[in-house]
Amino acid sequence: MNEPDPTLRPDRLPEDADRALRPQGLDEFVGQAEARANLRVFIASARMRQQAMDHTLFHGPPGLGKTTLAQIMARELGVNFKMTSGPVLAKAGDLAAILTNLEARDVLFIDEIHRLNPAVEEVLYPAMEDFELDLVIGEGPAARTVRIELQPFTLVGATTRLGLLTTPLRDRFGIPTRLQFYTEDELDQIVTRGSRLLGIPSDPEGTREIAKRARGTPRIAGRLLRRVVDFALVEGDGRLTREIADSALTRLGVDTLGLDGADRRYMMLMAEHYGGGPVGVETLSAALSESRDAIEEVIEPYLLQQGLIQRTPRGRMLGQRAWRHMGLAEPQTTPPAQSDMFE
Ligand SMILES: Nc1ncnc2c1ncn2[C@@H]1O[C@H](COP(=O)(O)OP(=O)(O)OP(=O)(O)O)[C@@H](O)[C@H]1O
Ligand SMILES: [Mg+2]
Repeated sequence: MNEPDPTLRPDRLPEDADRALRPQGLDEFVGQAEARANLRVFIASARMRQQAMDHTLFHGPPGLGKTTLAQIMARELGVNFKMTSGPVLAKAGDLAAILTNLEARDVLFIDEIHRLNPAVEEVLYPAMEDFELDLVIGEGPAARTVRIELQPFTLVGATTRLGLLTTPLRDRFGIPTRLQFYTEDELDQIVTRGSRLLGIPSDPEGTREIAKRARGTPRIAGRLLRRVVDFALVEGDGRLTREIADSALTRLGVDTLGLDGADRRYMMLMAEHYGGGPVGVETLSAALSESRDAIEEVIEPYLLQQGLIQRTPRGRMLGQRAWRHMGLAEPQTTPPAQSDMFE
C-alpha cells in the first residue's frame, strides 16, 4: 500500500530534468518582472521592424536564468540560437567563423563574456556596431585588413561579473539587464511547476519549504526539488510534503535560510577568527581554500542580499543577522568607523 508507484521512480524521471524544467517562453518564465516586461516590448518591436533586436547583456549571480532568457529571446524572435562562451573563443578567427555563419537576425549567445581574450573582443566591436568584420591577413608590413559584411544579428552576452567587462564592450550593449534574486513566492511557483512537470504530487507547504531554502536561485530550487523528490519516493509515499522537504534539506546540509556548508564556513571563519571583520577577500580566500572568484560570484551576493554580511572599504563584515543566525553573541566592541551605523 505504501509502495511507491513504480512509474514515479527517480530513474524514470526525464533524462535531462534540468532541460525539462527550463521555461520555453516568456510567459512560462517566472519572476524578473521588470526585465521580462522590457524584453517583451523590445522583442515585439524588433519583430514589427523585422530587424535584429538590439544587443542585450544579462548580468547577475549564477543560476538566475541568463542562459534561459537568451534562449527564450531567440525563440520569441523566431530566429536561430547559437551559443558559445568567452573562454572557448581563443582566437579572433574562432569568433569570425561563428559570425560569418550567422543568418540574418540570429541570436548569438556568449556566456562568460567577461572572459573574452582582448584580441577576440577587438573583432567584436565593429561586428556589434556596424555588422562588419575587420580581419587582418598576414603579418608585418605585408599585413592588410579585409572587411567582411555580416548579417545583422543580436549579441546576447551573459556575465556574473559586470565589473570585469571592459567599458567599450559594455557600452555596445543597447539593453543591459540585471537579474535579481527571486522572491520566495516566485521560487514557490517555480518549484510547484517543477513538481508538476516531474509528475510528483505536492503540498503547498512542501513546495514552500523548498522555495524558502533555495537561496533566491531557480537553479538551486530545481536541484533541491529533485533531491527532495528522491527522498519522497524512497522514504515517503511519493508526495512532496513539508516534513519530507524539511528532513531532506536538513540532511543535505541546507539550513533554514537556505545556506549551505560553504556559506556557513565563510560566516563561521569571520566570526571565530576575525571577530566579525573587517576581513579582506584575499584573506578569506586563502583561509577557506576557495577561489576569490567563487567567493565574490557565488557565496557573497546572496549573503549581501540577505544582510548577513556587509562590504566596507576595509573588507567584509558580519551583519547582526549573521550572528543571530549562527547563535553566537556579537562582540560588543564596535570599531569607530561603524559607530554611525545603527544597531
Ligand atoms: N524564471 C525561471 N523560472 C523557472 N526556471 C528557471 C527560471 N530561471 C532559471 N530557471 C531554471 O534554473 C536553471 C538555471 O538557469 P540558467 O542556466 O538560465 O541560469 P544562468 O543565469 O545562465 O546561470 P549561470 O550564470 O550559472 O550560467 C535552469 O535549469 C532553468 O530551467
Ligand atoms: Mg548560464
